[in-house]
Amino acid sequence: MTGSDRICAALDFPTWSAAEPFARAVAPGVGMLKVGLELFVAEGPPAVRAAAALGRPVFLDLKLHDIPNTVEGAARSAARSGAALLTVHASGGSDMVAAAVRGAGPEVKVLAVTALTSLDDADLDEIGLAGPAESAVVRLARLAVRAGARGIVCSPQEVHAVRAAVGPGVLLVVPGVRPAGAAKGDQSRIATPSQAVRAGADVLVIGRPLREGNDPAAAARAIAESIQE
Ligand SMILES: O=c1ccn([C@@H]2O[C@H](COP(=O)(O)O)[C@@H](O)[C@H]2O)c(=O)[nH]1
Repeated sequence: MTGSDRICAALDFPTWSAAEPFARAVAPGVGMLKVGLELFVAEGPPAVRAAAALGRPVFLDLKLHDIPNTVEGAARSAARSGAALLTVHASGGSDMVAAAVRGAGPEVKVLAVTALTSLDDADLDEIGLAGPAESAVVRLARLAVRAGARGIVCSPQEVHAVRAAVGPGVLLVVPGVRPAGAAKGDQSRIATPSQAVRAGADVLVIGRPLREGNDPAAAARAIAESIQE
């Protein structure tokens, strides 16, 4: 896998017309494009199709979390949009993750989000996940993989422990990635791209560090070079 294949660019924009110039600029230098809540709520499945038309697999990051029957239906609908990957929250439980996998069908990889990378230990304590983030993340990752998830979303700080817990066949997708000197923003559990890859990440989800400069293609190239093995 090349460095650029490992980068997933987050299209966190309010409309497709705002996202399109960025998406066109970065698509040749990344392995995947991510449509998240902001763009999907505004534009729906046409945003997934428009992103897919740029020739990269689309990761639909909806972080579904509801009763199993509802999540199964939502995953079925998401699969019709042409997304290649779809997220659900592992904390929805085994039955919910299994329902998402059924709904998504064989063509769409369901990834389970363990603990949002914006949460620090105090936040996790507040929501009842006391202890180091790593214990909760590994527990949720195991649960999700047993329920059929084909990938796990975790921070770069837990990726090594998650890999050890779930083995080599599970896709580890890692947001909370910040090149040295980049602003942290609302992310808490972060590391640099090369630290994340060395710890075992397969795919790095990167948004603001690509979007906030004036040359997103050059920013993607610099990150790709920093993780080229
Ligand atoms: O735990 C999670 C799960 C998903 N995300 C998403 O990744 C990107 C990160 O964007 P940055 O601008 O690089 O912080 C964003 O789309 C999130 O929705 C996450 O950050 N953490």
